[in-house]
Amino acid sequence: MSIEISGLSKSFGKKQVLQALNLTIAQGQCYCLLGKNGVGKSTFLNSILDLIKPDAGTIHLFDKNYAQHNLEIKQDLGALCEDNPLIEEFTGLEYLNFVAKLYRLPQQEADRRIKSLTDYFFTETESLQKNIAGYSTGMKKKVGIVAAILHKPRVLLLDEPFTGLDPIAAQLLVKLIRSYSTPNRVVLISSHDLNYVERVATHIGVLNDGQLMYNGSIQEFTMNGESLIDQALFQLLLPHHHANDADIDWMLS
Ligand SMILES: Nc1ncnc2c1ncn2[C@@H]1O[C@H](COP(=O)(O)OP(=O)(O)OP(=O)(O)O)[C@@H](O)[C@H]1O
Repeated sequence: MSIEISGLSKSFGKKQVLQALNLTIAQGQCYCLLGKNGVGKSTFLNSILDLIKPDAGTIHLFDKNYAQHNLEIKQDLGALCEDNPLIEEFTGLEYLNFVAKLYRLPQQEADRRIKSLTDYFFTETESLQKNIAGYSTGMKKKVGIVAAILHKPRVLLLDEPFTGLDPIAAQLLVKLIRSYSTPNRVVLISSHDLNYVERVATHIGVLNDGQLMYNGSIQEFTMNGESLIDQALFQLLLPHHHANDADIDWMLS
């Protein structure tokens, strides 16, 4: 098993966001975490990244925990965080080279990987010579994704990777994630973009009230394709909600 989480709890003040959450993700899975705004998806991912200290629970990545193997775990992890912090004074290329150096990639290999990934993702690679401060949200996101993959981590965590990408870049990212999801790796994604989730996920988790309300294969979630993924999610989270046009007819006049 590559990710094993047991009894994970986290509160902010009086708000309990995660409540003794258990989850095991096996190698080869592309696990997509869904759930309403504010339900705790980023809190969960940031706990796995050791950016948030949980109140209780244990996290093991490839049988190692942070207390004993902090550096080894972090070398195995690549992540795109929701706020995607970059060094804005750097150009895109300077930033990616800086990240490659952090992971001690040999320069030739770093150059090769940066070139292939930026050629893949950026239609105008000249923009990578400009400071990140002037980039659009989507361009920043692409730099963040390339930086997360550069060192070929065994565990790839992507928080809202599709948000802000144009449809071309999003489609390229779908292909990239599929290629990246080999049997010896695990990809964990938090996303609201169900069209893209449907194309990459092998497994789905639905977070609600601090717990996983659903945890299983995408086939089971969509009843072998009988239900669309957005309908399946709606049914699960709001089974008794019957939208009635009369409720909002004040808008029409
Ligand atoms: N540092 C913090 N301090 C206080 N409250 C926080 C903090 N981080 C998150 N929260 C709260 O924890 C809850 C879960 O937030 P989180 O960002 O994990 O949700 P999310 O599911 O990722 O939401 P979204 O889909 O909107 O991105 C929210 O109520 C949020 O306000």
